Amino acid sequence: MSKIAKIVYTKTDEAPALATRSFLPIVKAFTKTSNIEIEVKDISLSSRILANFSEYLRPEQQVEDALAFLGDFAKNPEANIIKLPNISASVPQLKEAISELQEKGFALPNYPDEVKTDEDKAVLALYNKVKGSAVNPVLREGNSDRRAPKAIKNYARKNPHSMGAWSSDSKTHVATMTEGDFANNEKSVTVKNATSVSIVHISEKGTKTILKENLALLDGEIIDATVMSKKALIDFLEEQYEDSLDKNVLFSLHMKATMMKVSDPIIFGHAVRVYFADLFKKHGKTFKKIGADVNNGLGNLLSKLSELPKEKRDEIRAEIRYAIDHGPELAMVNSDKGITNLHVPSDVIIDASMPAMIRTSGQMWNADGKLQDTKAIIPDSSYAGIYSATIDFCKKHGAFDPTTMGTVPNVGLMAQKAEEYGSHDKTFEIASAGKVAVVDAAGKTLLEHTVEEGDIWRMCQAKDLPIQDWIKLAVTRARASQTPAVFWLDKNRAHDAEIIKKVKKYLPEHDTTGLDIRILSPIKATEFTCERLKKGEDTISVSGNVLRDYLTDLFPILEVGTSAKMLSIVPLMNGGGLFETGAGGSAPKHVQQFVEENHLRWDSLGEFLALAVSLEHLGTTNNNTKALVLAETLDEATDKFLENDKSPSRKVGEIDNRGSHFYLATYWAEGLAKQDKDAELKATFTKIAAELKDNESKIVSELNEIQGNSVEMGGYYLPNENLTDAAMRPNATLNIILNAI
Ligand SMILES: NC(=O)C1=CN([C@@H]2O[C@H](COP(=O)(O)OP(=O)(O)OC[C@H]3O[C@@H](n4cnc5c(N)ncnc54)[C@H](OP(=O)(O)O)[C@@H]3O)[C@@H](O)[C@H]2O)C=CC1
Ligand SMILES: O=C(O)CCC(=O)C(=O)O
Ligand SMILES: [Mg+2]
Repeated sequence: MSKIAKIVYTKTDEAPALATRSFLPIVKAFTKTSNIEIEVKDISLSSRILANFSEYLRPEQQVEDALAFLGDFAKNPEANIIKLPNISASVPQLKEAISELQEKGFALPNYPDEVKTDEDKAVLALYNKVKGSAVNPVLREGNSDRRAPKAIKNYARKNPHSMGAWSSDSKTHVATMTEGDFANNEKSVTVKNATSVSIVHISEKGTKTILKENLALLDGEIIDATVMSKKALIDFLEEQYEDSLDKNVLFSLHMKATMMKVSDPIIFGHAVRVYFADLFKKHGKTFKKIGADVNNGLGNLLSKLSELPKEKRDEIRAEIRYAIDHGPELAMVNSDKGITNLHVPSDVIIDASMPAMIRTSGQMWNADGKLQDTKAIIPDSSYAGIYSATIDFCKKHGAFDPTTMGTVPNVGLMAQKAEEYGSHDKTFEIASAGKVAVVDAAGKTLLEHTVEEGDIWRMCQAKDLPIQDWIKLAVTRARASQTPAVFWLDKNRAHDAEIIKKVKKYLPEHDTTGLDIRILSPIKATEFTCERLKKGEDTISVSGNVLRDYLTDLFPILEVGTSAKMLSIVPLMNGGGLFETGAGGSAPKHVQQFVEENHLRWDSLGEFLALAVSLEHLGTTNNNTKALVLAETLDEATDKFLENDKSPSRKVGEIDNRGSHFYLATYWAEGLAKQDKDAELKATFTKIAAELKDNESKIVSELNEIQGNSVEMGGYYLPNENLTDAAMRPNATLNIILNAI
C-alpha cells in the first residue's frame, strides 16, 4: 500500500469558490478510499487580507498565512497543488473587501489613500502585499504548459460557440505608441556572474536617491530596464481621443492593471485625465483636495464627489456627463448601469478583453447597448502588434471557424517571477528629471536612462535556470505532440535579443531531430500561426510571460469559446506539480447571476482536467495505483461529460454548475465500476454508480427546480460558510449518496 499523499486544494473567490463548495465534497468522497488526503488552503482575497493584519485582530479572528505556506510548499518536491482562479484585486476591489470585513467586526485599518504618517506607510505596505496579482507569482515556481485537450477541441468542433463575422471594412483597430514607450526605450544585459544591483535616481542637480538596493542577481540572469515617457504617452492619448472622434469608433483602453499593478494604473490614470481634460483643468485642485485618484478609475472620482457640497457635486457631475456626451464614445462595461471602460481598472483586463472583442466581430458595447467598431488603445507597443496582426488577419480572411480551426498550445516562461510580471517591486513613477541607473556591486553602471518627472521606469528580471527549463519544456511538448513550435521573440528588441542568445545556447543540448522549431518576431509569429490555424494546423507558441498570458486567452477564446476549458499545468522546477484550473479568471458576473437567480453558470471543466493530472502526478510519484485509476476514469468521465453536453447552461431553470457536477460524479463512478484494475474501487463505486443513476431524474429536476429565487450568501468577499455551503449543496439525496462513500 502506498503512503498517504496530499493534494492541496485552494479555496479562492467568487464563482470558482462557489463551484468548489459543490465539487470538493465529491472529490473528497471519491479519493478518500485511496490514501489521498485533500487539504484545503484558503487564499481568497479576504483570507489574504486577514493573514497580513493579524496584529489588528482578536486571536480568534486570526487566520493562517496560507499563501506563505503554499509559496514554500511549491518548492517542495512533494508539492501537488490545485490552484483555482482568485481575485487579483484592484484598489477599488480591495477597498470593498476591507469595508466588508470591517462591517463583520474585523478591526482592519482603512486603505490609506494618502500616506502621511509612518503607520499609513506600514499599512500601505501590508495592503500592497495583497493588492493585484499577488498569488500566482508566488506559486508559479515552474513554467507554464497550457493547451486545449483533444476532447475539448472535438467538443468545440461539434458544438461551435458563436463567432462574430469579420468584414474587411471594419473600422476596428489597435492604437499603440511608436516612440517613447517601454518597447522603444528598452535596454538589456545578461550578467555573467552573480552580483547585486541598486537602482539609483540621479536628479539634474546631482542628488542621488536609492530606489532599490541589494537586489541579488544570479549567474547568467537577464535584466532589462526601460521607461515610458509621460509626455509621449499623453501626446499619444490625446491623438487617440481626436482620432476616435474623427473615425467614429469607440474609445477603449486595454491594460493589465491587476498584474502590472504599479505601471498600468498610472497609465490608466493618464487616460482618464486626457479623456476628461477640461474637467481636470477646471477642477484639478478640488479633486486633489478630496483625495480623488483616477489611477483607480473614474469610479474613484465619482465616489469622492460625495465629500463636496451638493451644488459643486452636481456641477461636476454635469460636466462629466457633458464630456462623455461630446467626447468620443466610450466602450462600456455595463451600458445599463452606465459603467464605462474608464470606471474601474480591473473591469477590462487585456488578456480577456481583446479576445472577447475579436470574437465579437471586433466590436464592443456602446452606451446604447449596441455593438460598435472600436479603437483598442494599448499604449505600450511591446505586444500590441499581436492583436493588430490578428485583427488584420480577420479583416482579410474573415472570422476563424471553430469547427475547422487548429489549436495553439503555449509553453510560457514564467517561473520565479520572470520578466514584466515580476517587475512591480522595481517600477517607479519618477519624481524629477534626471537619470535612473542600475549599478552593480562593483559600482559599474549596467543600464541607464534619461528620465523626466512623471515617467514610469521599470526593471525586469529573467533567471537562467527558469529559461533553461522553459526551453526544455518547449522541446518536450513539441516532441510529445509532434507539433511545430515557434519562439515568439523579436531580435530587434533588447530583452528578446538576450533571450535569443540563450535559446541558441541551450536548444542544442536537446535532441531536436525531426522537430520544426523556429524563432519569429511576435508579429510574424502571429501571422504564421494564424495562417496555419485557419488551415486546421496546430502550432505551439513558446513565449515570455506577458505573451503567455495574452496567448492563453486569445487562442482558447477563439478556438473553444473560453480559456476556462484549458488544461493548465505548471511542472514545478523542484519536481512538484501545480495544476491550474483553466486559464481564465473568476467571472464576477457569474456570482451576480447566482445571487439573483440561484443559477451558477460557471463551468468547472478546467477543474476536472486539473484534478485528473494532479491525481496522475500523485499516482506516479507515490506508486499509488488507485490514484492512477481515479485519474484515468476521471478523464474518461470528462470525455463523456463533453459528449453528453452536461456543461452548465447560461439560463436559469436549466442545468447549472451543481447539476454538471452531479453528471461528472455519475460518469466517474460508472468508470470506476467498469474498470478491473482495482477491485476495491470497483466494489465501492459499483454501488455508488447505481445509486446515482437510479436517482438521476430526481436529483437533476430538484436541482433545476430550486432555481429562480435570490440567494443569501451573507457576504461577497467573506461569504457565510453555512449559507453558501447549503446553497451549493442543496440536494439531500445526492449528499446522502456521497456521504456514504
Ligand atoms: N488565474 C487567476 O487567478 C486569474 C484571475 N483573474 C481574475 O479574475 C477576475 C475576472 O477577470 P476577467 O478578465 O473578467 O476574466 P474572466 O475569465 O473571469 O471572465 C471573462 C468571461 O469568460 C467567461 N468565463 C470565464 N471563466 C468561465 C467559466 N469557468 N465558465 C464559464 N464561463 C467562463 C465568462 O464569459 P461569459 O459567461 O459571458 O461567456 C466571463 O465573463 C479578476 O478579478 C481577475 O483579476 C483573471 C485571470 C486569471
Ligand atoms: O494573476 C493574475 O492576476 C492573472 C493571471 C492570468 O491572467 C493568467 O495567468 O493567465
Ligand atoms: Mg491570463
